[in-house]
Amino acid sequence: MDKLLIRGGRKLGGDVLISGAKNAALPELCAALLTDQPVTLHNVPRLQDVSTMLKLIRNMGVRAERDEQGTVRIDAGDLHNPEAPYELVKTMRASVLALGPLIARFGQAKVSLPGGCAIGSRPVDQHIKGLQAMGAEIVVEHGYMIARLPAGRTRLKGARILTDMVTVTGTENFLMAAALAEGETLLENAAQEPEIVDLAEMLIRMGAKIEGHGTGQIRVQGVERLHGGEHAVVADRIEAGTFLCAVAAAGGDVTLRHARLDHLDAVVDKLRDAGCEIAAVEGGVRIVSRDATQLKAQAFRTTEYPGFPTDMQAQFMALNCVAQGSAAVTETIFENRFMHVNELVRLGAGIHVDGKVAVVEGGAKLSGATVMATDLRASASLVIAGLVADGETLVDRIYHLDRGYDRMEAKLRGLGADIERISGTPS
Ligand SMILES: CC(=O)N[C@H]1[C@@H](OP(=O)(O)OP(=O)(O)OC[C@H]2O[C@@H](n3ccc(=O)[nH]c3=O)[C@H](O)[C@@H]2O)O[C@H](CO)[C@@H](O)[C@@H]1O
Ligand SMILES: C=C(OP(=O)(O)O)C(=O)O
Repeated sequence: MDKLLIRGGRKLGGDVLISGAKNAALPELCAALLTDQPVTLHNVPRLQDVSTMLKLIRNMGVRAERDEQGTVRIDAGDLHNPEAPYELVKTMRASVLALGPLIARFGQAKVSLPGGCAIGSRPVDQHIKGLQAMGAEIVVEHGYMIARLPAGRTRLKGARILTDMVTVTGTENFLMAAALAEGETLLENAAQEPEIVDLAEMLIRMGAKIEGHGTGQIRVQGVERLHGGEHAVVADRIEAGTFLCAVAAAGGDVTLRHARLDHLDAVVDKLRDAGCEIAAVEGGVRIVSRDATQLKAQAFRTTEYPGFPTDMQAQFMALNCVAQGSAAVTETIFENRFMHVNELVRLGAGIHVDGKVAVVEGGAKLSGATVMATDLRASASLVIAGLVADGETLVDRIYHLDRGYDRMEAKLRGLGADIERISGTPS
């Protein structure tokens, strides 16, 4: 298992290129299953999750090639095995995104239930309920969702879908399914994340008829077939937010190339309130921060977009640990997303958790230690803490980090951080 060794105390400076978003690239790779024509995706990040998704679709009989520039060419013309097996699904929840496209194009799908993960139980009941409303018959047997259309039907039918909560991948599954359904689908309580908008724009390029993406109500007029197309994955707002928190904590002056300030409002507002200077510059976003001891810890509450993203909670918490003052961090999306707290405490942070609220007593002098990554964003928070901690921090189990960050240590090294990957035996 690889580890990251960080020697803290360096300020960061220079330019860093923000990659395409994991949470847009994954549904967009699945959207390519909706057509028998070639689809080209540019700006696809180099991540373990993307490799897993490519493996998953190749296993279905899809041709998918990735080049060094981040372009992936997908041809699902010969897809003959509409199935997502457990061995591939277990490492990546986003595999559930294969369900909507497969049932929409082939009238059948067999997708393993993703199961729980470190941050919560993460059920998929809403996905199943919504696709059933569109006419799919879905049974759960032996750990698989087995979906088919009733005898005599060749297409899903449009429906009004009102989910019990806002669900990002749920909305994406419905969007993709509705694109090929017969008639109109109305998605109420739809997720509004930039990744949903990016997926909708890709589908529209492929011939889908979609309105209202980016709002809570999306209307889709189904079409009989979609054609191939070309699309560039939107910049990763969570990777950008992670670098913003890293610079805020370590201090420095960094420009994030390709980052979109308009996708980061909630995080940027808090960073500005903390005392950082952040501005849109040509082709990106610039942050200037003296160092965390000059900043004020910020209270926040995670909510759906455009609120403060749960995927930024751990990284901002690391910053709060070394900023001045105390701040309450409330996690409302996932029931178990404070796994980083104990590891931050091992580095010297003062944090007390009570249910959904973690109260951070700022002003900690962190000192390096060996810590364990427990999930993707927890790993990033430990890297940020390591950048400001005194001495050496060794972050273990970084396969979590590799799932969703594109060469993070190389990017940080390019900004002047003292960080290296120590390769271990395969996990
Ligand atoms: C690949 C991807 O895009 N992942 C993102 C997506 O995950 P994902 O789409 O899995 O998260 P959801 O938006 O669906 O989850 C929101 C909440 O709804 C619950 N829920 C969801 C669906 C369902 O059928 N039943 C149910 O109870 C979940 O357990 C959670 O408490 O959005 C999350 C919330 O912004 C992010 O943290 C993830 O990075
Ligand atoms: C929770 C996350 O991703 P996933 O839904 O892929 O587990 C994340 O990106 O922080």
